[in-house]
Amino acid sequence: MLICSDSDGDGRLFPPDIEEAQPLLGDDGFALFAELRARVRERVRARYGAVEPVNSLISWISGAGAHSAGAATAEETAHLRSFDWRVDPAHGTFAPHVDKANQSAYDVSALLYLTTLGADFAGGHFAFNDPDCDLLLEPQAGRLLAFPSGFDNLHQVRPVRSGERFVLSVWFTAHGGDGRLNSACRNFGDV
Ligand SMILES: O=C(O)CCC(=O)C(=O)O
Ligand SMILES: [Fe+2]
Repeated sequence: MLICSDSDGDGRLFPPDIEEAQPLLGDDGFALFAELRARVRERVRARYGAVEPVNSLISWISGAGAHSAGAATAEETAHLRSFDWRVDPAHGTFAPHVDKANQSAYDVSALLYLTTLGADFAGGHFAFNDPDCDLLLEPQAGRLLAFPSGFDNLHQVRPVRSGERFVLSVWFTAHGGDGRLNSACRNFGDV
């Protein structure tokens, strides 16, 4: 499925593996994201077994007042918005959500962070909205967060106050799997 669109207003989402992404990423960037997707797939399969990627997106969120010379402008990414990545119209990055509620094929969600909280942006924690309290994780460039996509793992991105937050998201499906992945399988490591 080719999907992408504006996110909730402040960010841009686009798949790194479609033709339209090549001019934005350049040849080296295009090849780099192919390599990163392959590395994410390898790490996720080492932990979760024979899952296969079904979708990937680059998410770029700019905080207030951010002007990054390297970032794609709204004009450059505008044509990408003809695709729609959201199946559930209520789904959003900043609101608490369940990835599997957006796309039922998702079994494992993987997030490879490409910029670092504190150095590149402020705010923008990843939060698991657990029943007792939220668990906040700090994105760091090179860190991979992976977790089962179902209802055990309600989560959100906290507002980005400044700077540029980049992440490569890859969602996997467990063809023929037993589907019994649970929240104990959360993983946070380096790639
Ligand atoms: O960027 C993140 O840390 C999480 C994004 C997310 O939850 C999603 O795209 O479904
Ligand atoms: Fe999500």
